[in-house]
Amino acid sequence: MAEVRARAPGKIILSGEHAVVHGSTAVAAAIDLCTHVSFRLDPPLPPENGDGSVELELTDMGLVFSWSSSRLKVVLGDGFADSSTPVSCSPGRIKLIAALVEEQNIPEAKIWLSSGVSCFLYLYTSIHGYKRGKVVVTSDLPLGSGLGSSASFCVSLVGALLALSDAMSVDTSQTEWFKFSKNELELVNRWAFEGEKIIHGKPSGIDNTVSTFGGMIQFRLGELTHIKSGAPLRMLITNTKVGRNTKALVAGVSERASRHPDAMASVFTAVDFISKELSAIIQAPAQDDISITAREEKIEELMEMNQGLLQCMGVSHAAIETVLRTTLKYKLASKLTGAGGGGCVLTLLPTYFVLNPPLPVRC
Ligand SMILES: Nc1ncnc2c1ncn2[C@@H]1O[C@H](COP(=O)(O)OP(=O)(O)O)[C@@H](O)[C@H]1O
Ligand SMILES: C[C@@](O)(CCOP(=O)(O)O)CC(=O)O
Ligand SMILES: [Mg+2]
Repeated sequence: MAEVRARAPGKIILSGEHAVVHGSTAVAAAIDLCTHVSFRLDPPLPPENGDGSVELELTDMGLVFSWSSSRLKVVLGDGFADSSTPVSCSPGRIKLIAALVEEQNIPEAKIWLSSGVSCFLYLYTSIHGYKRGKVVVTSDLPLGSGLGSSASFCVSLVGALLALSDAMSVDTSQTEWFKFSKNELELVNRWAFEGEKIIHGKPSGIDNTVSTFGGMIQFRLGELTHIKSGAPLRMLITNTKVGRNTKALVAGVSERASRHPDAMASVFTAVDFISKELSAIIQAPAQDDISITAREEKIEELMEMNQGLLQCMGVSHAAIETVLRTTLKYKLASKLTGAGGGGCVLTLLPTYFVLNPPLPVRC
């Protein structure tokens, strides 16, 4: 028996969500809230004891799923991928996996978890076939709120699965956190992207990339550039607690783009410029009070412009607008983060505000 634990962070998107799916630049940063996965791979049973099972426990939800290895083999057949070569889940396989998930009778109130469970089955069987084992997942992140829980689920799951696969040589006797090499991280990222496709439909790859590599990144068409902030940047995250689904919102923007191709192309181009400018301002060093204030004012303006364009894309929500109006009473700029339609809102907390917080304002 071998056992590992892995964790991967969620993220905020400072600029460029949705437009990044259509080729624009975006800027994102990892946050200190993670998904945690533990994975135990069990040795094969003697033939007289049956063939064991693959188990998934979602501790926070109080749910446990189990599939016998023989059932998985009957439904999914013999062929599965080589763990060192990520491949996309074919539409046929998605259907077979969805049937296996349906057999688990997920309670109606938690049916939105089905895509995560399908993603688990795809990644597990692709990397470990039908070997018996158990995965336990917990998360610090609110699910479906724009903080990238889906990507951090995929990255931490793939990290744990690959650590006990032929693709990697991790010493499981050590108790310290083990850091993957750059090549290993790239493999984790590619598999996690395949998982995100099952959850998001058409992800840009920014969420799994920032969750895999951490820090702050500028991202466009799969290309990442690590960036460093020239001065501290403080963001308040407000969760509207309005539930939504990234897959539906991403599809909605694509439909709007196909109805109004020229107008939406201009929106995406404007976002591209905003993200590039934001990235340059974030990286520029700022030492004195004047340069810090000027920098923060530019960032606020770019956030407001990005929010306006997200409204053009049709992904804001009344609850998001309420947060925008409330923070504006304190002269603070905000924008939605992630897919929108509810979920979380980012507010820049400028240095003057942090040093001299104003008296409370009635909402
Ligand atoms: N810890 C988890 N366990 C199981 N599924 C998860 C977990 N975290 C995320 N997911 C899957 O990801 C979906 C949420 O992803 P998404 O709509 O992209 O929102 P976000 O990534 O912003 O949280 C959930 O509905 C679920 O299918
Ligand atoms: C809307 C999008 O730009 C970000 C989605 O983030 P989240 O799943 O809402 O955390 C989609 C993507 O880039 O894949
Ligand atoms: Mg997501």
